[in-house]
Amino acid sequence: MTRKVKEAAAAGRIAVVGGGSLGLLLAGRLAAAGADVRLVVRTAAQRDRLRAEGLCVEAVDGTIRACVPAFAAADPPDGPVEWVLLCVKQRHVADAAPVCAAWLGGTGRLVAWLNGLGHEEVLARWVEEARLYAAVTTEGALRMDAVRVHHTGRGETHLGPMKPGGEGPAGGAAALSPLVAVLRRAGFATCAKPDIRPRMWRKLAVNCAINPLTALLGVPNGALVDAAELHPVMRAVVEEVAAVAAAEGVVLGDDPVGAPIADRLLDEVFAVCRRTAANRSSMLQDLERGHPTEIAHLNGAVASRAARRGLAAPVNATLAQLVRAKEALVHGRKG
Ligand SMILES: NC(=O)C1=CN([C@@H]2O[C@H](COP(=O)(O)OP(=O)(O)OC[C@H]3O[C@@H](n4cnc5c(N)ncnc54)[C@H](OP(=O)(O)O)[C@@H]3O)[C@@H](O)[C@H]2O)C=CC1
Ligand SMILES: CC(C)(CO)C(=O)C(=O)O
Repeated sequence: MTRKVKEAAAAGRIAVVGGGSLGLLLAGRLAAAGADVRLVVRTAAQRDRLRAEGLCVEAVDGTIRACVPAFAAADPPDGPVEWVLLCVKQRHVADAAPVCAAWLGGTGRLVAWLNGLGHEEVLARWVEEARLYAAVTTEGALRMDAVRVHHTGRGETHLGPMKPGGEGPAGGAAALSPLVAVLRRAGFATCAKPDIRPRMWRKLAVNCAINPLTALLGVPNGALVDAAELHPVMRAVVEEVAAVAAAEGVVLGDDPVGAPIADRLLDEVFAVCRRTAANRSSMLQDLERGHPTEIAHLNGAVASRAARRGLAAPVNATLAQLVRAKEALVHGRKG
C-alpha cells in the first residue's frame, strides 16, 4: 500500500455536509488526495449534477477534477462515517445537525468549519460534546455553481475539541491525527490544538472588525486599512470581544509577545485586511446577493454574550443593529 493510500485510509470514512464554497473545496481536494469521502448537499438537484458531472476545484496551482459520491440531505447514509466535516452557514445548523447525526452513528466525530458562535449549542443537542470539534480556517473558497468552486486563497487550518480536556488519551486533540494527516495530504496546512477556543475567538474578533464595516460601507477589506476614521471603531470592537472571551474563560493570548491583547488582535485584523485586500467580505457578498448575513453569530453574539455576563459591548451591539437595518432596508427583510 502506498503512503498516500495508507494515510487516506487511516482517516476512515468522511462525510462533508454542505455543498457550498467550503464544502465543495474540502470534498474535491480530499477526494483527489485519495480520501474515502462523500458529499452531502441540501438538494437532490445538486446531488444529481455532482453525480453526472463530478466536482471541479479551480485553484492557482491548477484545476482538480474529482468524482465524489454525492448524497442529498434527505438520502439515507451509505453507512456510518468516522468524520463529518460540517460546512454550512450558521443559519443552516439547526437543519443540518440531524443530517450530521444520522451520518455519524454512535461513534463518529464532527468537525464544524463555521465562523462565529452559536453552532456549538445547537450541535451539542445532537452529538455529545466529547465528539464535537471545530476547525478555524483562513482558506478562501467561492462556489461558482453547483459543481464548481474557486480556491480563492491558501491559508492555514487549526482543528481542536470544542470542549478541551477530559476525553482521555484516545479522544481530544489526539484523535485528530489521522484527519490532520489526510487534510495535509489534500494540500491544507493543518494542525491540531488541544483547545480550539482561543483560535475561534481570535477569528471572531477579525470577522467582527472587518465584516460589518465592509458590508455597511460597501468596500473591500483593504479599504479599512486606509480609513483612519474607522480605526477607533475597530479597536473598540476587538476590545469588547477580548473582554467577553475573558469572561467566558477563554485566554486569547497564547503567544508570549507581551503587548496588550487588544493591540495584538488589532494587528491581526490589519494583517488580514492587507492579505485579503481585494476580497469582498462574506457579509458584503451576502448583502449583495440578498442572502441573510451571519451578523447574529458575530457582533450580535458578542453583544448578547456580553449582556448575559453583565458586560457592555455597545460598539458590537450597534454594528449588529446597523447590519440588521441594512438587511431590512436592502432586502425588505425583518431584522
Ligand atoms: N467560504 C470561505 O472561504 C470560508 C467560509 N467560512 C465559514 O464556513 C461556513 C460555510 O461557508 P460557505 O461554504 O462559504 O457557505 P455557503 O453558503 O457557500 O455554503 C453553505 C452550504 O450549506 C448548504 N446547506 C444548507 N443546509 C444544509 C443541510 N441541511 N444539509 C446539507 N447542506 C446544507 C447550502 O445549500 P444550498 O446552497 O442548497 O442552500 C450551501 O450550499 C460559514 O460559517 C463561513 O463563515 C470560513 C472560512 C472561509
Ligand atoms: C477573513 C475574512 C474577513 C476575509 O474576507 C472573512 O472570513 C470573511 O469575509 O468572512
